[in-house]
Amino acid sequence: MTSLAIAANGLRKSYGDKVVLDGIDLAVPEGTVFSLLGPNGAGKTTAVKILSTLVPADAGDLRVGGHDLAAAPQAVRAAIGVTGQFSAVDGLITGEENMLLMADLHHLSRREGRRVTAELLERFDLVAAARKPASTYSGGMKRRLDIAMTLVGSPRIIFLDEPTTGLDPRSRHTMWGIIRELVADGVTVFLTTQYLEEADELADRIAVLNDGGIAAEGTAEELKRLIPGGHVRLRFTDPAAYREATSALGEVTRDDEALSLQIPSDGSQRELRSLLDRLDSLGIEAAELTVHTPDLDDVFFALTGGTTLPSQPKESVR
Ligand SMILES: Nc1ncnc2c1ncn2[C@@H]1O[C@H](COP(=O)(O)OP(=O)(O)OP(=O)(O)O)[C@@H](O)[C@H]1O
Repeated sequence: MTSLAIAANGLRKSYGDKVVLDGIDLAVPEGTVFSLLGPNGAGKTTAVKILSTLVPADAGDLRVGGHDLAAAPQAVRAAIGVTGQFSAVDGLITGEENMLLMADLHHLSRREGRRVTAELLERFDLVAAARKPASTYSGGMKRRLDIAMTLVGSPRIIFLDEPTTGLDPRSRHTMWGIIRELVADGVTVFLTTQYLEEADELADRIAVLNDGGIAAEGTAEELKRLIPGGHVRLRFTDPAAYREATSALGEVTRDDEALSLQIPSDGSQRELRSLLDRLDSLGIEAAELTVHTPDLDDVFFALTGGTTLPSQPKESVR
């Protein structure tokens, strides 16, 4: 059996009479990426703060790095690193000075501190900017410095609270590369993110937090299978063909302006063939056919009750 880097049973937290976490269970095996998703205010940051000892839980049996959070918070702190919305970067001093300060906090010798700092600045592509004040860094550079500072203490478990929020696509991909490297080194990553694509890319397991509880948990594929939502979309250029298809196909969702129809379908070859045969036998020709399979966005909206309107469904042409 793999041991768990993070294990929470019955984690509860309220602020006043607002229950934020209503007895949730989490299990993160060592060396894996676990992603906690949820709408704004669902309690993701609260979970990170509790598991990283910054805020006490009201109840729950919580173990991080094999240590009991209530009984041995110091041991937990020694095993973990936290970066995220509450960045530790000091803008007034240089990137290198930030790193050396971190090395001091971890009681590394001067020599060892310099060695680790040089190595990490190199690894995170910050050598050229090392002697400049961190306040002059771009968002992506600050995040890289923040993670580099976290790694000074060689933590085995890292909490990343929305590590790529506000980063451009290139910096986001760089960050994904960094996270993958950490995991390849055996580090466990607990990731919160607003980007479902990010969880899909990186996470071994995903939990969706909603209304104080875990609405669903599993691999991205397992979550996608939980909900219906697969359909075929037919788009027409000829209004007559559109009308004919609408009346012939029965159970469809119409978009009269776009002259397009959505037909529920699992996207299988059998169902597609039967639809195409049907259209052929009626002599109806669609201008375009696209197959839509549920993605994590669909899962998220289905599980979190849709206070936000879904964005346009992503479609793949097959
Ligand atoms: N110190 C606090 N005092 C009172 N309420 C708080 C405190 N910290 C968080 N909350 C409340 O707890 C709830 C969960 O907040 P949290 O920041 O954990 O959510 P989140 O899922 O991380 O949201 P976001 O995606 O917006 O960052 C929110 O309703 C928030 O207002």
